Amino acid sequence: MIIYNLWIFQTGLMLRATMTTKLLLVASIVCFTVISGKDRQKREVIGTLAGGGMHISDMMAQSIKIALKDWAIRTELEKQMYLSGFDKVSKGSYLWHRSMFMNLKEYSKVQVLNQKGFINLRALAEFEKLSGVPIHVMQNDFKLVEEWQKHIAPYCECPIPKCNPKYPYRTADGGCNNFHVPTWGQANRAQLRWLPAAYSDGLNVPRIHSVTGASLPSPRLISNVVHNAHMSDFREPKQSMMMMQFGQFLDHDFVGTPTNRGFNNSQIQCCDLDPTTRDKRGSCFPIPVPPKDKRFHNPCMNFVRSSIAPELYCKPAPRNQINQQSSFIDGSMIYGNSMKEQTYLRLGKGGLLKMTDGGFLPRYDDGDCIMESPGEYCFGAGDDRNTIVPSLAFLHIVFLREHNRLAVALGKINPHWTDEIIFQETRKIIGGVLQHIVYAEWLPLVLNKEFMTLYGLNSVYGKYNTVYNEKLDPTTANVMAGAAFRFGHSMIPNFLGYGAPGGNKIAEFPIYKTYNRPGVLMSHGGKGNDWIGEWMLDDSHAKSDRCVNDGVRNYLFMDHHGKSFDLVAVNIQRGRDHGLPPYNAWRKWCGLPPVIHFGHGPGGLVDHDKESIIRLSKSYKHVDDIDLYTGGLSERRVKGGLTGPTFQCLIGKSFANWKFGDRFWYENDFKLTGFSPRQLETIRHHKISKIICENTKIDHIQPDSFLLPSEHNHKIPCHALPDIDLLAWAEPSELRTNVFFPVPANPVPIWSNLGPGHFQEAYKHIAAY
Ligand code: HEM
Ligand SMILES: [Ca+2]
Repeated sequence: MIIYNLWIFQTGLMLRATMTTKLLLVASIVCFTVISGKDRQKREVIGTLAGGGMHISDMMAQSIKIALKDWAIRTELEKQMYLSGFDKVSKGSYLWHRSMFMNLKEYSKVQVLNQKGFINLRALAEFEKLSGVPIHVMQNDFKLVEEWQKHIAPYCECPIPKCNPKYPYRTADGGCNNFHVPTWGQANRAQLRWLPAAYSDGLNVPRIHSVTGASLPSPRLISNVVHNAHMSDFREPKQSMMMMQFGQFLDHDFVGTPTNRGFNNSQIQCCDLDPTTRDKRGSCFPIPVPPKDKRFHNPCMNFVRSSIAPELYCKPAPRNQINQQSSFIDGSMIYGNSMKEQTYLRLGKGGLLKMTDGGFLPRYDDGDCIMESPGEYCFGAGDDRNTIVPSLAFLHIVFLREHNRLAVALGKINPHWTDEIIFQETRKIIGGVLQHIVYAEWLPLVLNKEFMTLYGLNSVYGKYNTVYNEKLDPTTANVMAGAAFRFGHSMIPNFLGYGAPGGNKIAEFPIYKTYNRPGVLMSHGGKGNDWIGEWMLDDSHAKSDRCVNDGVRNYLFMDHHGKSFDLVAVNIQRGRDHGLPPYNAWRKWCGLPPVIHFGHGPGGLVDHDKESIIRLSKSYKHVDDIDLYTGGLSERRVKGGLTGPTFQCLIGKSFANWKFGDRFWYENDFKLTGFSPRQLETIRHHKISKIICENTKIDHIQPDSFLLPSEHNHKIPCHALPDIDLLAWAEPSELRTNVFFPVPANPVPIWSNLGPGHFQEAYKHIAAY
């Protein structure tokens, strides 16, 4: 190890040394005892370069030139594809829905990031070829990194926010939460890697080969063999559909990963393309469908790779994906992730959000929805996925109404407050309430008691719980978004329904007939929304296990031609697209024993049952090939939890980071940004059940709405639940204008204006840290 590090150091030095010293260093390298043949080879390459090849700085410049040229070629190809009409899909088709799935209001930012991400990656690949220095070696050589940063800066920097330490609220995009690294957790940044990425070329190309050298199995094949629910409809005996639905609502708070678009923001089609063009497009990674598949007859399922971002401070790194949401649990799916989105969603008076007369989300004409009757329209919210299923839109609607209910009341209590103050104070309360619901009501049903305690995730009552750790990076981890938290897909039912008070079902409809249909909620004079709510409270969600129901595994986004996707196959392919290391690597990371063979005894798949082991061994040639999504989802559940130990570890770590790494964590005793003891106490008693009650016509509810009604959780009249005590926010007259004297918000960086200055500043910053 010591020898290796020394070599890295010498490499760095040598690349910058004068000719004479270079020769000396080459000599010293030649005298080294080598640790492996591979390393010897690398050293010789460097030696040759140093002895008379191209200067390192020229190599870098040359690599960037090639990358820029390649970007131009690729843009031209995309333009040709667009003009030829090849990519054109009809509105409402399954392909259209998938491409519309992610947030597009700030698409120009994604384009900027993706372009820079491409140039960085392409240049790195070229540099690797020219210099023979592999990326992992380069990353560990601080001088090489520094040199690289200097060259690549103009093509990678993105504005770093300047923070105002006196600003009392969260910024719109989550930036400036951490004063040392203001981009931590900020929207439109690269996701976080806890383990180095696993790409087959070390940089960009997804894992496609087994460790045996054969091809990896097709994700659709794995989906059929391991995750097929065989139309069985096992239910979770104690938990309600609200539990599943809140999970998706929550994930749209901490992650939104955009996928690539073609020229002029068009869709990208990867099937029916000749392989050369497909490879040249760079965004295509279609899923092969095995022959004789019972559902899909086209041998190719479309799959477009996620958009990418350069790493912070231009660090050389393999391909990494973008998060369009702020990582924090801060209600960004309600309020949006930028000032632009917020402005769009706000009414501009009384601190209110835009809402229709019927209490629905505002109209958004560029949204992804299917209108079936006159008077329907697509919904706009802080996250564009809001209507993917009506049960998700129900929660968006309920929280929108709750915001406005609180804003109206706060305006009455503090009539001197401006629109801005009412809005920000209400947003702050909703953020605190959400965090409390997540950590006190939802998460304890996902993770077991021991784990909650071990990771410090339990909520505290009666006092502050100041836990902020400024050294902790709360950025959403790629592995959480790309695999672990998708465990929730196994809780999705085949049917959604309308319920009536008393637990009776009014109607049931296949989930695939509800995708993107706002009409399900707006129908029957708006009663559809309440009926969906009643049903969610009274029906159980699908069992959390290795199986995923056909409603999403075979019929995701099914259109009127009967065409659809397989969500499980997409999840597995997404893991490979994102370079997620396979299952075994994560087991080791979590401190769990790695799997050495397909047996169930020691060294085997000790956290799987026999049936799962058989299915895994039928799909994969080697245990080191197992994709994380498949290996994790098929684990036996831990006692008292909804997932196996590997997902529990990854989910638990994520929620710990969002708690301890959030300066605005609702329990922190921080004068400027926190709550008063009285405010904190009332937030801790504001349950999801009360929020549902106050914002629908539902008048009886079980207090724990993520659980089914039962002897210990029987329905009670809504008025029996305590309401939030907004008088805790009444501002004593002597404090008026002092406490809420409008402090200017953090300046919002301008994205179109990317000058070299940003990088210098960022670099100084990290050096100081
Ligand atoms: C209610 C029905 C649901 C549907 C129809 C649905 C559908 C989808 C789709 C189409 C994707 C994008 C897949 C890709 O292209 O990579 C996705 C991503 C995801 N889903 Fe779901 N989902 C549902 C519920 C849930 C639930 C209950 C959870 C968790 C408890 C969940 C967690 C996630 C996560 C974490 C992602 C990644 C998001 C991102 O990176 O932006 N989903 N889902
Ligand atoms: Ca967020």
